[in-house]
This record gives sequence, C-alpha cells and structure tokens, in this order.
Amino acid sequence: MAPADPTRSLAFAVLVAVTEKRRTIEDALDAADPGHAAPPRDRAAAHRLAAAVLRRAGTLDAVLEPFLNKAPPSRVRLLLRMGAAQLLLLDTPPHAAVGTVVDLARAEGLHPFSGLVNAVLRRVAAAGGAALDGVDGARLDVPPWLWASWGADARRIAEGLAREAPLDLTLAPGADPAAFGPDAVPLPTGSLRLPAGTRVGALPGFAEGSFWVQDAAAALPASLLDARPGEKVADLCAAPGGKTAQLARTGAAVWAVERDAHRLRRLHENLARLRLPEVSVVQADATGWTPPEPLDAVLLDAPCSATGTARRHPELLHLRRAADLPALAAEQDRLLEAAARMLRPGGRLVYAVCSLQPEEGPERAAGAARFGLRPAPFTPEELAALPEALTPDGHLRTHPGLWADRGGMDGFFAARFVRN
Ligand SMILES: C[S@@+](CC[C@H](N)C(=O)[O-])C[C@H]1O[C@@H](n2cnc3c(N)ncnc32)[C@H](O)[C@@H]1O
Repeated sequence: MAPADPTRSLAFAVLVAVTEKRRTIEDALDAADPGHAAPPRDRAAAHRLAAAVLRRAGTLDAVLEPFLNKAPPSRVRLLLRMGAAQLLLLDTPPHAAVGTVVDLARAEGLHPFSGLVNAVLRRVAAAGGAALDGVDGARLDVPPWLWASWGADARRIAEGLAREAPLDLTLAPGADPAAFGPDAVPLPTGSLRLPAGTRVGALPGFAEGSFWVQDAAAALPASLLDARPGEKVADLCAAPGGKTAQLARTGAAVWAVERDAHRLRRLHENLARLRLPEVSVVQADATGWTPPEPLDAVLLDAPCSATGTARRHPELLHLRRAADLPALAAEQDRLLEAAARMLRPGGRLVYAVCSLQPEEGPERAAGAARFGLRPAPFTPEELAALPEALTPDGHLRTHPGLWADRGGMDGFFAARFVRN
C-alpha cells in the first residue's frame, strides 16, 4: 500500500476535526500536528487545502452529485471534496490529486470506498473546469440562515467569501512600503496589501517590528477612535493586539484589557516585537475592570460570531449557528455598559465587531442610549477613502464584497458614541 501523502493526511485530519468535533482549522492543525513537527510548507499546504474544501463545500458537493448514486459516508465525502478541490480550485495535476486521495482512502481504513473515490475523481478530472458550469457557488457555499441574514448584500458577500484573502499589513511609522517588493500594493485606507499565500515570517522587518498583520477593514475602528497624544485610552478585548498597536502609536496612554491568559501571551509577544512596552497590559474581564481614572476614549472590539472573517476562517460558516447570537449580543451589551462607565463625560467610544450579523452590529448600537451613550456618527470626510462603508446611520460597515477588484476585505461593523 502506498503511504499517504503527509500534506493530504494533515488536511484530512483537520477536516475530520472541524466537521466532527467542531474545532477551528487552527486548533485542528495544532492537534493533528503537535509542536509544529510538519515542515512549514506542508502545514501551509494542508491549511490551504482544508480551507478550500470548507470555503467551497456547497460547490464541491454540487460538482460531485451527478457522479454519485447515493450519499457516501461523511468521511468519504470529505475525501471526494478534497480531490475535487485540488482538481477544480487549486490547479493540482490530475494524477497527483486523484492518486493521493485514493491512497489516503486506503490509509484511513476506507478501502471499500477507494474504487468509488478513484472512479468519481477521474470523472471530475475528465470534466475539468466545465464541471463548475451552471453551479451557483455563491448560493451553495453559504448556509441559508447566513445568506438570509445578509439581506441585499448576500450575493456580493458570498462572492467575496469564495476568494482567498490577501495578506494585509499595517506598517510601523518609518517602514518603507517599497521594501515589501513589487507585489505589495498600498491601499487607500493606509494598509499595505500582499498576495494571498504570502508567508509572514519571510517578509522583511518582521523581527524588527516594522509591521503587523491586520486586515484593511480591521485597521479602521482604531483609526476612527482618533486617539491623541496624552489622552487616556482603553483597548478592551485587546489580544492579539493589532488595535492596541495602532492606539499606542498615537502617543495616547493605553490600557490593553484582555481576559484570556493564552491570548494575553500573544499580546505581550506582539507588543514586545513592535517595541511598544509603554502599553499597560491588564488581565481582566473588561466587564469588571475599572480604570485608575476616567478615560478620554475607549475602543471596544467585542467578542462576536466573527462571520466577517470567514474568508480567513471558512470553517466559521459551518460552525456558527443562529442560536449562538443571543448570548453573544448579551455579552456585547454587558461590555458596552462597562465601557460607558469607564469614560469621562464627553469621552468617546468606538464599538466594533468583526461580524456581518445585524444582531451584533446595528441592533447593539441602537440600544446603546440606555448606557448613557449618544451617537456620534462617522462623517463622509473620515471615510473619504472608503465611502461605500458609511451607512445612512453614520456607522462603518465593511464586507468581503467591497473592493472586489482589489481583493475584498473582512466584514466589520463599528459605531461611535459620546458619553453623556
Ligand atoms: C475580537 S478579539 C479582539 C481582537 C483584538 N482587538 C485585535 O485587534 O487584535 C476578542 C478578544 O476579546 C477577548 N475577550 C472576550 N470577552 C472578554 C471580556 N469580557 N473581557 C476581556 N476580554 C475579553 C477574547 O479573549 C479575545 O481575545
């Protein structure tokens, strides 16, 4: 029996853990490859393959359907999706895509199905790109409850989610965009964009702290807080620290508040790499934390369903449920109330979530008045670089369908308030 290819084995283990144990891709990779024993290239390839299967699962099933007489067992379906994804989405040569998945079927104890896997994938390979003709991938790849929740933007969002996300960087002051090579594109909002699949560790200036990784949309809420030198500012729910770094660069005195010890370590590491030791890092539940004195401004980047990041974390499309939202909304309200208490009268709050769900964005903002917060809408001047993200209520709303010709962006909602 041919040994299974390590990249495909790893990808399969990840897919099994995501679909059967409801793990994230990252957690599943860590469990399947403890201590990062696999070469970084294999790990990255496994991640890319698993992500492609999860991102386009509906499309892949529609392609496979005509070649199946009856529904295969779930693990066999995963193998078939892996094969079809390599053939149709990742440009893997047919002999490699089919042969490795057939070997994997045997290695995983699915011998009785290796003939079926071989026959179906050969037919998909023979059909080639034409297998995708007439398949409404945008509609099929998104669970119906999410599609319905995105209203008129659903199709554009789904089309954005179908593409791999580029790598966006926020540069430290003085870092030279030209050092990142000819493929690096400066974006109108200030981020620097590199092609999908760029390896972060290989970029110049990583160890020296010349940049941090942050989607172009994720960089907006902290800039919109407009913190100024000498102001006292809190970053609530701070790890891994992208927004803390932005705030610290303004010259404001920053408290970064994070509850989770493991994520706090990453925050410390990032701040050390970026040479931002002056940030006061606090391990605390933000709902119970009181600043030493009333604050001028607070950024609340609340925990959320994170559906806006599904380009980078396509498993979220499968893991999230509508039933998750009420508990998240209740926690977001508790955090909003706590944030309001931290502010001096006239102090500013930016509430942000990386969610596309109305329950976590506009519906939370609409109820903020009961915490003594009045709206301070963003202005067209502030969003001159991205006017399509300004809503009629003066909120920020980005989604993966925006900037389609430039590679899209994550979905974010942000609203600004002033404390009464
Ligand atoms: C959306 S992430 C924050 C991303 C971060 N602001 C950044 O830009 O890098 C949410 C974070 O909030 C933390 N968190 C969730 N609930 C919290 C609470 N009640 N108090 C403090 N931190 C909390 C989570 O551990 C997680 O690290």
